[in-house]
Amino acid sequence: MNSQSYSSTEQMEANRFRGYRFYTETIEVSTMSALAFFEAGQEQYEGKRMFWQNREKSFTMVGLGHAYVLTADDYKGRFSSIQKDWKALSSQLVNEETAVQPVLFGGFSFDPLNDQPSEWRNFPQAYFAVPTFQLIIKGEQAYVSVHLITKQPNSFMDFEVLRKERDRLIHGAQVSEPKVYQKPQVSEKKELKKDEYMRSIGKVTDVIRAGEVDKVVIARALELRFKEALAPASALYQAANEQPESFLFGLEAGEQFFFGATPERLVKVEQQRALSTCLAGSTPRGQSVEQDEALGQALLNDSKNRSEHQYVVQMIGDVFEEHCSDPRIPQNPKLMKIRDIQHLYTPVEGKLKKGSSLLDLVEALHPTPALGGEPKLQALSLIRSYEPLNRGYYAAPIGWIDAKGDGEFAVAIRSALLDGDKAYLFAGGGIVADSTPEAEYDETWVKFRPMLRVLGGNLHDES
Ligand SMILES: C=C(O[C@@H]1C=C(C(=O)O)C=C[C@H]1O)C(=O)O
Ligand SMILES: [Mg+2]
Repeated sequence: MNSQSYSSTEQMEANRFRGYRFYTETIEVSTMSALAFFEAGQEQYEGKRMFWQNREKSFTMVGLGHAYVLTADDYKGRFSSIQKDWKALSSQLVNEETAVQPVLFGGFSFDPLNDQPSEWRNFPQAYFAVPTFQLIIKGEQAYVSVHLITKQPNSFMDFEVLRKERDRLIHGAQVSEPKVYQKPQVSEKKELKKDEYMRSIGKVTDVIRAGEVDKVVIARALELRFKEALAPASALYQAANEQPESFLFGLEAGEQFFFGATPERLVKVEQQRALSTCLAGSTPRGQSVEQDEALGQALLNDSKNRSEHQYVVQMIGDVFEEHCSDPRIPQNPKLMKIRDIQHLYTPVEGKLKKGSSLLDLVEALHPTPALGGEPKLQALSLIRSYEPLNRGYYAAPIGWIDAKGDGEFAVAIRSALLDGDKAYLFAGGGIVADSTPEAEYDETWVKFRPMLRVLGGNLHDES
């Protein structure tokens, strides 16, 4: 193993995975559709599947089945508990693969202290899994790995069974007819607690104007009901078509499926290089080139949006100053233009200091003022008091980490929770001193658009 990521004190700590063996075998395969591989696992692994594709489309991961599940429910230690368990578990790796690493994929809830009624019945405060079958597509190359984590001393037979199953899955994915899914048919669309949402913005702006906090992000939810239950593969298919310029993620927990197409990176670490994204401040796309440019310029010059953005840059910058040497934080934001919306955008990078890790950065960053507020703890407590919602995994870190400690987490916005014939969609916005409930309400409709397109609900201006 890579000795750098395992400090000696941690190795001396009792390893709760002592006695386990972590077998892995990777083969290179002809590249295939990631979605077809996801579908090939439908019968055997439904409820235990994962999907990830980065924004650049240079890295795609599909997981089928659970070789091991790591969860955490305590509110304080969930990041470090996942980190410790993953280090301990991956130190039991029997053989070291070079082409790709075993990946732990999953996410955290937004706020474990939120005690409002929740639709997220299958999602613990942290929920991660090492897939039994892991497809990784990196550029032109595709790899399928089998993972077996067991206490049985002689698992040769088990592994043989898994190899056969792996070949069946690969074959299924490669020869299956590419599926074309129809858009789901929505029978009902409900705005949940709209009045409470509008009032909460009023209350939060009062607190901000009184000088108690600078920024608080307030969100709301829509509920869609479909004529027929919607398959996760169909949701991913629509998301890939409709939102090609975003991270795509999907996480099954039994019959519930959380998925989304988010433009926002929380943090990526690759060989000690750390990258994050400050994304806050929004305006719609224009109908014409001229209108689009005018809207973009107005966004760049708008003091309310610039202040929403600046709190994020300041905070992410501070975290990078602490955890990275040589942090680079540009002076001014650029525009990020995606299909339905334009945002103010500042990329931040640095070199991870010795002793700091990807999950340390996730913990330090989450939530940034793009989804929480400034100062963080006061903002979280105001969200708890005023926002009429349990965010579950919305706006929370979703992503992966490999056995060497590299990985990437996105901020799970532009997302929905699928639950049989229902879906819950979430969107929010950064409230600052000069926010108004009406403008924030309109902004959330723009942010609902990606998932409304995917799920077949009318966009607000079409309804
Ligand atoms: C809260 C959301 O998005 C965040 C809030 C933004 C804003 O208020 O301008 C912009 C980008 C995101 O960081 C969302 O999409 O639900
Ligand atoms: Mg905003």
